[in-house]
Amino acid sequence: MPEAYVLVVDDEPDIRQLVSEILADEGYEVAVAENAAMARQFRESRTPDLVLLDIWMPDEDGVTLLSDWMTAGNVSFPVIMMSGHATIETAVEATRLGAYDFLEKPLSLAKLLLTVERAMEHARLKQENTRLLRRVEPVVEPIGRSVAMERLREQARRLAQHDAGLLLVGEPGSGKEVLARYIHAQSSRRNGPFIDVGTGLLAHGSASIALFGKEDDGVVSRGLLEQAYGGVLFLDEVADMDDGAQSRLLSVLETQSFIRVGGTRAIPVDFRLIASTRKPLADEMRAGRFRPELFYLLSGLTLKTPALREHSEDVPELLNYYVDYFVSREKLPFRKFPVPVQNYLRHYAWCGNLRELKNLVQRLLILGSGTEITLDEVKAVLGEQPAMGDARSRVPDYYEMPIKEARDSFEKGYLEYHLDKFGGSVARLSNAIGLERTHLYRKLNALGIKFRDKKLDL
Ligand SMILES: Nc1ncnc2c1ncn2[C@@H]1O[C@H](COP(=O)(O)OP(=O)(O)OP(=O)(O)O)[C@@H](O)[C@H]1O
Repeated sequence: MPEAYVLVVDDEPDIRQLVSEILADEGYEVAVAENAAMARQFRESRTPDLVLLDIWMPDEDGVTLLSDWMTAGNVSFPVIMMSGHATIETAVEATRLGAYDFLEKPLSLAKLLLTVERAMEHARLKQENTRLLRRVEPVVEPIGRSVAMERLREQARRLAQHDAGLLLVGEPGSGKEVLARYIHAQSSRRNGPFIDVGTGLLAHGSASIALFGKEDDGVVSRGLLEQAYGGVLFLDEVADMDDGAQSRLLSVLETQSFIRVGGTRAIPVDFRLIASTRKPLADEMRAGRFRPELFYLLSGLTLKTPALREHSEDVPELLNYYVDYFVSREKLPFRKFPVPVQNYLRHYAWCGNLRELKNLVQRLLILGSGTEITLDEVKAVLGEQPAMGDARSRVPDYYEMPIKEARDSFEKGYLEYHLDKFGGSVARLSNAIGLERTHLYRKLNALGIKFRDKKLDL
């Protein structure tokens, strides 16, 4: 761990020297400032882990400096006030402003060290608490400290300032939808809705009502395009749209309006379009499967989500994130990934990207026992899938089975994968994979797959 960095602010040279020597002996890194102006400069150039602040100083007193820091916000470090002749009121005022504690001069060195240690521990617990709270929330911003993820978030924040259509390209499960939501949350449309439209829906003729709404004898029901007014319309997997759906979408984008089913009046749209694709759209266009006009409208601004194997240094952080996530949200027992297991997983191919990692953690917490997760367990749950180098040289396990079992095994994996992708919704799954809903229910039951359904879960 890096040494904690303490800033000592006092106008008396003897106190500065004494306190800094004692703290340095204890292993702290210390900087000293002789007045408030210097303290401000130090704080600007590097945030301290703790500040010892004298109350009485000739130019500007410590309470004023503390008050300024607190008003500006973002004071992540504890502040311990020191004074030889402060009144009770001053001490109370400093505590009210947010000082951690108060030390009287002449300083007792034992008390000084104890108070500093306690303050550091308090700050550490506070940070840990904030970190845990952040982790239990659903993913609201792409996680990962790698250069690739830093760059992605930075580009996303920049693109959030524009209103032009945006195309997110990336492998399945690499976080395109999370990124789209992040961009929405950073944009001026953040208070507007985020409407997620599976393209399976667009391809489905009977879903026009869901998309465009309906007018019947003066009774109006608003479709998703209208619901997206003032916000973002997210089109998942645009490359999967059939020609009819492409032409409907193109017409909406070109005219910036549409007509409700059964209606006659053009209704204006106002949304930012964010589309996602796992297939290179240019290839789809060249192959004649994607309309060039739509391609040019969609691909003006493009952002790529990296595959997990391209930022594998984030794997340990993601594993820990999802352990905390499932422990707190699903009350699963806590288990830990020892470093050798983390290292193994850093070199794993992650064909299903973040979705695969999340599922792996969940399964290990459900299936396993014991605080430490072992390498053998991980390999068993991964089905001994290949590590990065030999990804193509292996065939799936079901290749070795009789054809009926192989088909069931494939269908089960395939349906579970897509069901998870659509949050367990059979309606969306049916649209996306083009299997009629009644038939799909039968299949899910026959394969013993659990599902949920909603009335209009598009
Ligand atoms: N940066 C991230 N950190 C942690 N989890 C993430 C991150 N990005 C996405 N996830 C999680 O990974 C899963 C897949 O993410 P998401 O649905 O955004 O991917 P996608 O690329 O849109 O997938 P698909 O193309 O299959 O629809 C989700 O459970 C999501 O919460």
